[in-house]
Amino acid sequence: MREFINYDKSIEILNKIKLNKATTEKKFIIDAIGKVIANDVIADHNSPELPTSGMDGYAIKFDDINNESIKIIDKNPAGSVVESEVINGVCIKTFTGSLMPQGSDTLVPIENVEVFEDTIKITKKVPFGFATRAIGENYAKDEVLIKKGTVIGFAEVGVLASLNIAQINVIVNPTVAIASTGSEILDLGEVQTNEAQIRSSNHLTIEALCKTNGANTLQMGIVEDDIESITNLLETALQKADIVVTTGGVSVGDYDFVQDVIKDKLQAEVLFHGVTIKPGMHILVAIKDGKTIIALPGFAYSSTVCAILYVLPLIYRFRQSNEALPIVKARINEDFPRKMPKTVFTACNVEYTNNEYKINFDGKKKGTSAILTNMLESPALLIQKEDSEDIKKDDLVDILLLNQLK
Ligand SMILES: Nc1nc2c(c(=O)[nH]1)N[C@H]1C(S)=C(S)[C@@H](COP(=O)(O)OP(=O)(O)OC[C@H]3O[C@@H](n4cnc5c(N)ncnc54)[C@H](O)[C@@H]3O)O[C@H]1N2
Ligand code: MOO
Repeated sequence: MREFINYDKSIEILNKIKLNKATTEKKFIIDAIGKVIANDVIADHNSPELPTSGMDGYAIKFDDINNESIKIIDKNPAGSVVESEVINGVCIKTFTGSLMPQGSDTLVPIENVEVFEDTIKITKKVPFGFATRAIGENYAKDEVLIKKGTVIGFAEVGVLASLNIAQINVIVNPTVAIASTGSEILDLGEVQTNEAQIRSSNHLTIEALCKTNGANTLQMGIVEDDIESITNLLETALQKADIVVTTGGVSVGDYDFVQDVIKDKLQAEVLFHGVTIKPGMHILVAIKDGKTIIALPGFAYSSTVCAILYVLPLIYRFRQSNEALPIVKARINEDFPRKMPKTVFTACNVEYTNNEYKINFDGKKKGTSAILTNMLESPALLIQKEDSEDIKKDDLVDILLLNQLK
């Protein structure tokens, strides 16, 4: 009889798996999008380096704000350094992005003045320092702007470009090999020869999840439920990938060979086989040659939920990133009694209104763990911990936001 462990224990074990040292590679900043930066990025200068105009107008000394007229002595286009200086009684026409001329401290926008040949009259006053960007307004020299472990997105690309950094060191993404086992399952396009066959979704669902969450993927396709095919599959996958994910063949049926191959043929170190969760109770996690094997149950909803709970956090750890599963609080719209002594993950709909997440179960189908369509539209997973109380309507509950996983 297998020993089932609880969810928290299984995650604790997963988090202790020793991973090979991450390697880094140099990437052009645009090619680094979605990758994890390996070093802190520190500003080597102030931005802006000198006080800079934030509007088109006239640079003056604030002392002169009440003057009847101020003489225009020069023009100061962006990108050039004006020689002349602002002293009392004079101003310099200055544009958005131009350095503030020497001696000036305030910018009066063109909308706030009337121009008479070479003088201005201020028709609407501004406070001291108006529309002048201080030194270091955007960032200051020596400020840590991007911390290592950050996933590169548009804002990071922009900040790196402003620092004149074209290439950065990023962590090489782990490779995840994926295969589905089962003699009844067909790959895309494969011809159906009898009514008992079904189309495999798991290998592609999991590839999609891994790809959008920071892994390189190696699609191994469909493998027959026999010892030899599964052994070949796992041996090949273990040579090429950091993590090997299979679906099917881990419960108690006569043809559930994945577990036999992992345990007996490969003699892998089984960390656990069986967790008190719903769905996915038969999940098996093992280590072979320093690689992690995650064998998931065959049902589509089970394997998807377990890939989210166990494969994604392992990918995040490989990437040494600050990523985590998006678990937030939400208000539930109905009573939800605890039905079994397990941690249960139930698909629900989520929306964000009036400053909080709200969940409901409208249109969600009830049945076995085969129902993947419950994850369409705006889905989340309600998390009911093994030792939790019955949930009551309007309680705040934990949910995992599926749409944020892409
Ligand atoms: N007597 C018992 N029967 C079952 C138990 C149990 O404890 N005692 N556990 C049930 C639970 S819970 C699950 S989950 C499944 C897990 O079984 P396996 O991991 O061995 O998966 P299979 O039997 O191979 O398949 C289950 C189900 O999923 C369909 N499937 C398989 N592969 C795919 C795929 N790639 N894409 C889509 N659908 C797939 C398959 O046709 C089966 O319907 O065992 C229960 N039984
Ligand atoms: O473990 Mo199964 O995935 O509960 O249906």
